This record gives sequence, structure tokens and C-alpha cells, in this order.
Amino acid sequence: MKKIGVIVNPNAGRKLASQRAEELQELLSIRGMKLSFHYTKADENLELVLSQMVPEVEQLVVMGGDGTVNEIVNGIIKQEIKHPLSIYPMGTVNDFATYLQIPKNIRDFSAMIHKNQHRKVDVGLAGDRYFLNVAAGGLLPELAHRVSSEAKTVLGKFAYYMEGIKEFPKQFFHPIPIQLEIHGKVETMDTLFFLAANSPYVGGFRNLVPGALVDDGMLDLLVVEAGELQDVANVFFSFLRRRVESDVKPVRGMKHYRVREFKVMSSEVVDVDVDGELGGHLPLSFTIVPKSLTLLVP
Ligand SMILES: Nc1ncnc2c1ncn2[C@@H]1O[C@H](COP(=O)(O)OP(=O)(O)OP(=O)(O)O)[C@@H](O)[C@H]1O
Repeated sequence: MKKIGVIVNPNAGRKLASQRAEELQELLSIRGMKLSFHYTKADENLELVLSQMVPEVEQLVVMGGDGTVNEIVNGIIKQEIKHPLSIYPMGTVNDFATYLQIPKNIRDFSAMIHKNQHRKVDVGLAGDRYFLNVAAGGLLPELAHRVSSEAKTVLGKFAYYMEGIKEFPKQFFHPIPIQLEIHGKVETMDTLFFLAANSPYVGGFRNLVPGALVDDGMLDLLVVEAGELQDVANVFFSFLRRRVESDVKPVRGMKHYRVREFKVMSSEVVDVDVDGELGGHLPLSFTIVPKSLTLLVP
């Protein structure tokens, strides 16, 4: 009988996670699997939870938002856990799971676990925090942290966009000075934000970073420079237009690098967000750990 350890954030997903966990229990026990559950508490050390659970099970499932998934991914990589992981997305945005077409329907999700198809994916590293989808500094992380969890629950993704609109003028007039080091070469620039993406889906935008692949051993770094209002507007419009890599025309004010590692420094205090949670501040080194996580995929 296959044993699966399930970590559930009961507060995630409009508080529907516990109900989905019960449904998963029912669906997988019919298929002869034995599930053991851990329901998280606020500010719990999930790396410790993982280390206790792992010897007892063969596979892991996480049911939560991007924050919970990020903590589990950190625990898996740091403890060199080889168990395959299934991500049941219960957050506001869930970019990585959406990109991989992980089912939100619990029946389809249980069928995915039964099918047991694995895919190895890269994981990013910002300082000492691992990230599955994105690490960013500037406008995007600022606005993500400003959105209260109540607003996210009621408004979903729309809450992020509302904050973005409110935040924009302030950021426009207060760009962040950075030094970007790639291959030992340092460039100095004023940015609105920079982000290092693993998948093309970022901040609820599909194909914000077209051509980013989750298993190519590379990070896609976008740097949006502060500049003329018209240039900045063109960058944002280009984000909205992007569907496939061929849609991406060079836009003045935005730089795109595909690299294994880079470093960002600043004379100002700049927070860096990893998968939607505060993950440190500049200066920070970023790198990619190729194919270090095994996920179940449809
Ligand atoms: N039982 C709980 N009650 C309240 N808060 C909890 C509980 N368990 C975990 N948390 C908190 O939930 C946060 C992580 O939430 P998570 O990211 O999984 O969901 P979310 O905020 O709904 O999703 P997203 O960030 O993707 O929008 C952590 O700050 C953690 O401390």
C-alpha cells in the first residue's frame, strides 16, 4: 500500500483546503493508498514537519498557497529529500502549478497522483532561500506584500492589480539604483523592478517571460529600467500582449538575460521576494539548481 504524506494549510484557498484534503483522502483510499495528514499552524516550521514525515511515506503532497509550497520546496532541497511532490494549488495566483497544468479539480488531481508521472524541474536560489517560480525586487514584490490576505481572499488576483495601479506613480518617481553582476561584468542602472523567473508565468500573467523553461538549468532575468513614462508604459503593454516567444520584440527600457547566475547590489535597502514571500534583501546572489525537484505532473 503506497503511503503519502499530505501537508495542508487549512487557511489557504478561501479556507477550502481542509475540505479538499478530506475529498483527496476518500478518492485515494479507494485506489488503495494510505494518506497521513499534517495541518499547518501559523508560523510553524514546515522543514521540521517534513523531516518527521518523510521516513514514514513514499510521496508528498502539499495543499496550500505559494508560501506553503515554497516552504516545502525549501525543506525538500535543503534536506535532499528525493520523494516526489504533488502540488495542489490553493493560493491566489499559483503561477508554477498553472504553467504545469496541475489540476485544480480534486478528482483530476487524485487521478494525477494515481498515474504517477514524474518530471524533474529546476529550483532557483536567492541568497539562502530556494524558489520554485520567481524571485523579484522592486514594484512587484512591494505590491504583493501590500495586499492583505483578506483582500486576496475576496478579490483574488484583482487585488494585486489594484495595488499595482496605486503603487505605480510612487515607484515611477523613486527608481531603485542597482548594480547587476553577470559573468563578472557589472552594469549600473535605475530599475522599477527586476525578476528572475523559472517558468514563463509570473504574477498572474501568462507568458510574462516567454521561453523560460522549468528544466533548462537557466534563470530568465527581466530588468525593467526606470525611464521616460512612454517607455515604461510600452514595457507594461508588451507584457499584456505576450503570448509566445515570437511575440517578444525588443522594448526600450527592458532587458532580458538567460543566465545560470547573477548578483544584484544596491545602495538602498531593497527587499527581495521569493515565490510571493519576503526572502531577504540586496545584495543577493541568484542561481539555479538544475532538475533538483521531482514533481508529479498530469
Ligand atoms: N492554520 C493556519 N492558520 C493561519 N495561518 C496559517 C495557518 N497555517 C499556515 N498559515 C500561514 O499561511 C501563510 C502561507 O499561506 P499560503 O501562501 O499557503 O496561502 P495564501 O496566502 O492563501 O496563498 P498565496 O500566498 O499564494 O496567495 C504563512 O504565513 C503561514 O504562517
